[in-house]
Amino acid sequence: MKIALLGYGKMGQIIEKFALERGHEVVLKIHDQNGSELNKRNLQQADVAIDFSTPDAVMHNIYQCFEANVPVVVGTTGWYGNLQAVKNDCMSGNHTLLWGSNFSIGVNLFFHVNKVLARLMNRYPVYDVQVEEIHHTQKLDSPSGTAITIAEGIIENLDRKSEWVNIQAASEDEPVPQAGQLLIESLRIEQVPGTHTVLYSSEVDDIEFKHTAHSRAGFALGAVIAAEWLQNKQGFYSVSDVFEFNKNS
Ligand SMILES: NC(=O)C1=CN([C@@H]2O[C@H](COP(=O)(O)OP(=O)(O)OC[C@H]3O[C@@H](n4cnc5c(N)ncnc54)[C@H](O)[C@@H]3O)[C@@H](O)[C@H]2O)C=CC1
Ligand SMILES: O=C(O)C1=N[C@H](C(=O)O)C[C@H](O)C1
Repeated sequence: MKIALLGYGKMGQIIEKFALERGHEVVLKIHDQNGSELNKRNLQQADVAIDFSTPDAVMHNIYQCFEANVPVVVGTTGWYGNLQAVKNDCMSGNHTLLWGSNFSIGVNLFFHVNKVLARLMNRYPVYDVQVEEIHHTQKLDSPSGTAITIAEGIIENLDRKSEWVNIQAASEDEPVPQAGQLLIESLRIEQVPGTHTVLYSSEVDDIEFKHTAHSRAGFALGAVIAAEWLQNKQGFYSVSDVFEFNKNS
């Protein structure tokens, strides 16, 4: 496949490495210094675009891909308030987009088991639940996209939670979650690629369900696999369509 990389930072560069190893070609690399090269003619050199850019850039990039009619895999986080509008435009314009808050197979397994565990916890109201995410200090968005997907998986399946609220760890004057609110605590520590924990706590014990990324390799490989999966497809997809854990369990 010929790939356009929209965003050539920490993730874009590792994605390039996996893409080349798997026999693909990178025909376009867009970053903050060459944004004017993101045009219809250049994009149409590619079979697929992979966007790991910034929350500010991603919407423009998505609509450039729609305009050029080039399928796009979106790994960038921090834009999910626009997800429904993008889905509508994708479907009505017969475009192709696949998005995911986290492309690693481990986290996608985690997403699935998180939902099963949340459903089970309806029977055990003695447990309260919260989500914690830890990332490197350059991260622009908070909470992480992965933490939002985890929280939504809990809210869909656990009757006693109906919305999430975010606090920055160690900050003062943050709201204490009310009944029905699921707390997502965000912590920023140098060099951490991404750690997510779901914590169920009762009077007598804690149950911790945790995913720790050791590097960005899992995210990057998953994004290339998703781009391969998207070949010859049309429509609006998420990474859960690629891994399909829901089908047989
Ligand atoms: N879904 C997933 O599995 C993962 C998602 N991410 C998300 O991917 C995004 C990128 O992460 P990193 O590579 O760590 O960030 P980074 O800051 O290292 O790289 C961002 C890149 O975007 C470029 N950029 C800035 N403006 C741009 C524009 N207008 N068009 C294209 N590129 C532009 C920057 O020059 C830089 O090359 C973040 O939103 C992050 O949360 C990160 C890891 C995994
Ligand atoms: O910014 C990051 O680094 C990451 N972002 C994604 C997120 O917001 O969940 C995925 C991963 O945790 C790394």
